[in-house]
Amino acid sequence: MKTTNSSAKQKLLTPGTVVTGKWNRQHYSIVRKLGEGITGAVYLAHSTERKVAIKFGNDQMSIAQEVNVLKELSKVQDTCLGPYLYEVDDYVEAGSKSIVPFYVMEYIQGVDFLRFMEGKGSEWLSVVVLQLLDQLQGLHDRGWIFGDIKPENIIVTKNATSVRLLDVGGTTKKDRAIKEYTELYDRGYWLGESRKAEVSYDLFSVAILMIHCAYPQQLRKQPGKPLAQLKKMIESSEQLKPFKKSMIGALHGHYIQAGDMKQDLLRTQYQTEPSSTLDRHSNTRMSRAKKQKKRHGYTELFLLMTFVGLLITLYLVLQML
Ligand SMILES: Nc1ncnc2c1ncn2[C@@H]1O[C@H](COP(=O)(O)OP(=O)(O)OP(=O)(O)O)[C@@H](O)[C@H]1O
Repeated sequence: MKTTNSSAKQKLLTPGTVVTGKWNRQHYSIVRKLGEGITGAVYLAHSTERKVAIKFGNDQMSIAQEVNVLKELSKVQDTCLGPYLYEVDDYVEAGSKSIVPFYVMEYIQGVDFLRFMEGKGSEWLSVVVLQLLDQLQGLHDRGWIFGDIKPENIIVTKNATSVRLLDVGGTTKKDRAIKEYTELYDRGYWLGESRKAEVSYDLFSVAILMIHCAYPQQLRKQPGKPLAQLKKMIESSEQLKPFKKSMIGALHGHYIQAGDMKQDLLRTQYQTEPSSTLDRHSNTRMSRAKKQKKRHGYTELFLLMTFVGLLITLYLVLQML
């Protein structure tokens, strides 16, 4: 569900069409359509230098709003929050003479969150979510709330396995009302709580996103107590169990910063299950077989810790790239 008003749709641009900007006179050769939303359509195109993504808007107002957000995010030199903005112009459609506003941005190549996660377990979920939380922290630090968190807006890039946010249409200044949201990830839909643009709004959606990953086909709100339903889904999933504490914290709106959720995620994963199993065993007299099993458990725990250590190192290295 979106809160923006739509207006007239533009004509489909066929591959090979050359779009020339009315003001800057730059040429772009259309390759294919990437997608279409309520505020316009996005195409892959070639400029003289590189592949780009071009958003053709249905109206000036929504395009101007998105350009403002992209300009703000492009000011940050050291991090890539959202696609880089190259230029803004108008296109005069051949024949109809109607003017279509557009902006040209970095083409982010990769797969969306759910497709990337297909067949992958907790380790990868953690790598992706930790990066997503970093991106959100960067955005929040600059006074923005992303708002429309959903799998299609989270791209895992092919070359560096890094996470990028797409579609800044829903990005809203803190403390205002969320501009755009998708029902399944919306706190208002699940809990009937406010759609105020605040950190906890985005983090709630991150928790839902993680649940969606574990239940790609079955995530639907059931009548009754939605919070209890979501908690049960977390507890019943082997993939989500390691993240239980941070996810429930996010559902309850306990985190003031995305970085706090990240810290909890790093701290709690893989801690609960192995240690509680071992504690139970230490209270009983163990047979030799049990002792062997326990030794095996320690080895598994050691290997698991080493693996997690490697993942964290990989994550830190990716951060530095
Ligand atoms: N910079 C980009 N690089 C690669 N693909 C992109 C880029 N921007 C958008 N896309 C693709 O185009 C699709 C449509 O983008 P758009 O911004 O219109 O999102 P939407 O949520 O579908 O629309 P809206 O916000 O207008 O309702 C996206 O889902 C994505 O697949």
